[in-house]
Amino acid sequence: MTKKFNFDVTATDGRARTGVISTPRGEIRTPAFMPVGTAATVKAMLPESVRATGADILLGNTYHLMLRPTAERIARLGGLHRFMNWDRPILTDSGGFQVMSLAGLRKLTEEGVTFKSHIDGSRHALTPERSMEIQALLGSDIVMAFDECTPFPSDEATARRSMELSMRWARRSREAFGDRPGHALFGIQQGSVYRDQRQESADKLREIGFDGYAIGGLAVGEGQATMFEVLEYAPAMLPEDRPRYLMGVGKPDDIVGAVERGIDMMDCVLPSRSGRTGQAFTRFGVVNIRNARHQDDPRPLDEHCTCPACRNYSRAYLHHVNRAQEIIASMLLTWHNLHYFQELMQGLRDAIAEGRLAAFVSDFHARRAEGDI
Ligand SMILES: O=c1[nH]cnc2c(CCNCC3CCCCC3)c3[nH]c(NCc4cccs4)nc3cc12
Repeated sequence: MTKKFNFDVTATDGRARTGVISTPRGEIRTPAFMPVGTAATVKAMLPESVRATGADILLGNTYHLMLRPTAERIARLGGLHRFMNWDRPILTDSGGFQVMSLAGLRKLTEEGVTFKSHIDGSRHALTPERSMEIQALLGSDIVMAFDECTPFPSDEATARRSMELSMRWARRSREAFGDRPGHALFGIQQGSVYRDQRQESADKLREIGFDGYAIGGLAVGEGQATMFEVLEYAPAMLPEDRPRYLMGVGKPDDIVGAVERGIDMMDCVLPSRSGRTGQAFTRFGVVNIRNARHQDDPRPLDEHCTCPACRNYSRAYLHHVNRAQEIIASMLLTWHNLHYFQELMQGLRDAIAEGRLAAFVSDFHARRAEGDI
């Protein structure tokens, strides 16, 4: 096993790349989709099942874990990998994004953010330094800088103030992270939808120096067309020999479009969260299993799919257990969706390696009906 953190691009097709991120805890095949393990669990899944879907890396959640059971307790118990029985790479977010969307009574200053826990109302502070400390206590392999996700829409002046704050926090994150061989620190580009600000942010991050670079401030309501407009230029502003991580993306067609534009890593709650609501992603589009039309259907969700839900159960059964709110409903649809997302990533990696990404993408779009099927 390598003791270092490395990224090797093994093939390109247009702006798309496929490669491998080597870490002391294992390799990550890119482009990679990272399932979200919010409170030290990928909901409704055992770790070995998550691995069976093809995931090489999971996301851990600083905001939830710092509140409960606390990072110090997880450290005392041997770190997050041991705690949640996942011995492969973990990327943890900085906590900043979720404070803004989940916590109460937030106060944002140059120092950082103070807030009230949504669990018990206790008061907490997150700063770049505290975020680095928490992520180190958790033992994550890839640490995210503490940033502010600029809301959308923001006027140019607001976006600039936000980006410049995030860049000052990026430098403080870098300094607090220190030198931790085998661990990586990723910076996060901001600048909203303003090309000059995206360039300034990228230049600042490059000057500070990171092991990987995330594109933040997208998938926050701007819509796919606007997101793709920014992705026409933003990835190339970042060092090409380092992983590029598009945060919070996304639906399958968002993922395909992002990979075509040079993105290597993505995370999204969609496959797991929508699985729990009865939404199944298939190569033909989305199946809402709660719909009455499935109640007598003996066919699997997707006859081409090899996941346990599609191999062993009918749509009628999945409809029934979902309507009855049985726990197995969440298990089977989550497993299916994560399997589908990982199969999509494998298809993209193979297509890029074989120089046939354009054909893969047109086939991907041709198969999919709009709306529910
Ligand atoms: O600039 C950003 N900085 C930091 N984080 C961002 C995130 C969170 C990424 N997933 C974290 C996970 C950590 C573990 C728990 C789950 C999240 C984003 N998510 C989205 N869109 C998806 C969105 C999700 C919710 C509202 S928009 N845009 C994002 C932009 C930023």
